[in-house]
Amino acid sequence: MSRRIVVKIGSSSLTSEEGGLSRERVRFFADELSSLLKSGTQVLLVTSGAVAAGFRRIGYAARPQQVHQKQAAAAVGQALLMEAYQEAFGVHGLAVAQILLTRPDFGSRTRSQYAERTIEELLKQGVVPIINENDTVATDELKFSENDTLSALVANLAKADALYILTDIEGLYTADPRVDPGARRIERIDVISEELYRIAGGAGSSVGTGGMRSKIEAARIAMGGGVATFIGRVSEPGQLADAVDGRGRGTYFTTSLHSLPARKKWIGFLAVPQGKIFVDAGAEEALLHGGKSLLPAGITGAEGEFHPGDVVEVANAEGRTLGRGVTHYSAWQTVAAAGLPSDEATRRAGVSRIEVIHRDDWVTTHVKKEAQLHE
Ligand SMILES: Nc1ncnc2c1ncn2[C@@H]1O[C@H](COP(=O)(O)OP(=O)(O)O)[C@@H](O)[C@H]1O
Ligand SMILES: N[C@@H](CCC(=O)OP(=O)(O)O)C(=O)O
Repeated sequence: MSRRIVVKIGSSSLTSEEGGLSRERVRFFADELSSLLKSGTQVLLVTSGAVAAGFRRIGYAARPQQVHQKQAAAAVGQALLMEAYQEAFGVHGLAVAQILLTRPDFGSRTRSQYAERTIEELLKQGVVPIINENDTVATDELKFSENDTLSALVANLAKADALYILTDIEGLYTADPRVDPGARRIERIDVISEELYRIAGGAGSSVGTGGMRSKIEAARIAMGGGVATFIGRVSEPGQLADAVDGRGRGTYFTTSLHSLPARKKWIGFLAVPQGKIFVDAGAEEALLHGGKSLLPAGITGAEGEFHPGDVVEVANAEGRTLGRGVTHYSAWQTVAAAGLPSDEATRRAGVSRIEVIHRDDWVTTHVKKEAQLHE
């Protein structure tokens, strides 16, 4: 079977000095991706650049800051962005397709299945799927606000072998190199830890939005679904092939996980959680290390408006997220049963099942405090 990869190109890699879309950069990436395609690799492209491509055409002097202006600029720019890709891939005899997605599209099983099927068909026909956020309808809560998370969800959805997040810096450094000139590059990461989020700063350029933090979050989501991830820079011909061959200028995130079954992937990464359940230390141990179900006795509280069948997040006393699961209790039933022994809990909540979250419906997403870094 041929290798399938997702390549994400950030705004910082696609813009000229003045902040507009650089057609030359678009051509460069189309050339790099076409070489991979010709060697038999299946490629999905997640690209930013709509705002960059559109803000001048709409009449703004500089990249806008207000959300509705960004949305308007993206609406103008998305067509221009696609036109640029169409032309650049056309030189190689390749057709492109536009796919616009928002967060809830992944949370809905029907919508994500349609997206998955469309992508499969496009790849089968040798078309390059080009994906961006649907900025017009992406309100704050529904927004990725950067395309890093979007690319990780796409990689999970399309069951990709690897995700390549291309940016303006050669990977993750021990500190933000803009602030600390002594920062060293981390070559390989096997486990995402809280420490990584600490050393990662925000966006480096005026056009990028996520910075390193959102790229690490993307790596965590992709790795959780069994997708190896690379974060780094590709600026010269041949460097994308080098990155795919493991010789890239950047940081490699490895994963020993195999692709999760579709349902677990949905629970762990694709669904939008409808609330949060807080648990005590005993329940934390049972969920993380005991392979057990979550029972009312270990619950200390809940927030949000959730119903049986919804995905909820589970957090410990410090508020750290441990994982996600499908709840069999509604929010009020969870609160009514919290801390009680089984008989009394089911009676108070008016339910017959004792498990609030069954272990088969549980996915651990807990992030360790520290892990080894390979510099
Ligand atoms: N620890 C770190 N290592 C590397 N880069 C970092 C780190 N912390 C913050 N950054 C910044 O993240 C930037 C890349 O993110 P961003 O500007 O959002 O790019 P993109 O548009 O490609 O998504 C880099 O230019 C860099 O300045
Ligand atoms: N979706 C928008 C913004 C996305 C964005 O800036 O993302 P990123 O370059 O990943 O920080 C666009 O295409 O301009």
